[in-house]
Amino acid sequence: MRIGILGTGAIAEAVVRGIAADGHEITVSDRSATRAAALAREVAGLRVAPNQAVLEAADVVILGLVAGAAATVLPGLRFRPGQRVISLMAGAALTEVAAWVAPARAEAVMLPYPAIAAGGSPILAFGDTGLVTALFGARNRIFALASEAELADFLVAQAVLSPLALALADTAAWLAPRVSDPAAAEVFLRDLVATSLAAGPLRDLLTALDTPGGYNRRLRQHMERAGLTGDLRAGLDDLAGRAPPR
Ligand SMILES: NC(=O)C1=CN([C@@H]2O[C@H](COP(=O)(O)OP(=O)(O)OC[C@H]3O[C@@H](n4cnc5c(N)ncnc54)[C@H](OP(=O)(O)O)[C@@H]3O)[C@@H](O)[C@H]2O)C=CC1
Ligand SMILES: O=C(O)[C@@H]1CCC=N1
Repeated sequence: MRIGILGTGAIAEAVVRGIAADGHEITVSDRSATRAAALAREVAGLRVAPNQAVLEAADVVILGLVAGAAATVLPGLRFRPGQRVISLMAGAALTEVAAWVAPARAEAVMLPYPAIAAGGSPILAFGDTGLVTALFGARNRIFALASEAELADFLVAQAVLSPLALALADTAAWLAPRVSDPAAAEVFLRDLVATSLAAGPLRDLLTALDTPGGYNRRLRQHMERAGLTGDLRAGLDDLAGRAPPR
């Protein structure tokens, strides 16, 4: 396929890497010049061009802008009938994207994660998810959602990833200076969490980690007493009650 990417940011880079070996003709916008140039060096045949030239060279357009920029940038560009658009933008409804890219067809909103670069990532998708599945389904798991409301709730819930990653980074920083191989601290913790979460349901894991007097149980109870679970719920409710900033 001839694929154009508008907004060559962090997630667009991961998406490009995830399909780099699939034989597509990829053009990315020149705005994040350093990142775009690095992709051009590493991905065979990838071209870098101004926004409008990206659209001229593409039948499938992937939007990797932040929604606030998209609202001003996209209406000034010329999309064409028959172009198929996938938006990566959290906080821009599919109907809104459809208005910005007309007369092209806004097919789906897709929320990928940095892990899409290597494959094996979950992907949230809403709309007509056929194109998303064709491009990314072989290497990743697509979670097709039934409505914008469902997408909005998943968007709130997925935000737990960043505080979880921060808790792990803080723990690795606590461990590293105490041990003989500091580099092993973060690698161990990432492995521990990734394999434990992949093994099965969270409730089973929590039960297995509930050894009386055990380290896991004592730290969990400390965090519960400190208000962690209440804070988390309040944070989720707060996100759910506010529109993202534009
Ligand atoms: N990061 C993530 O894990 C995920 C992000 N998303 C969504 O992807 C989108 C981008 O996020 P992220 O990659 O993190 O953000 P970045 O800030 O890394 O990327 C935004 C990109 O948009 C570019 N840009 C800004 N203005 C223009 C313009 N006028 N023309 C062309 N490009 C422009 C920026 O270029 P410049 O640097 O030159 O300003 C930058 O390359 C957001 O909508 C976010 O919700 C979705 C899922 C996951
Ligand atoms: O706003 C978000 O949470 C999306 C997904 C990760 C980064 N951006």
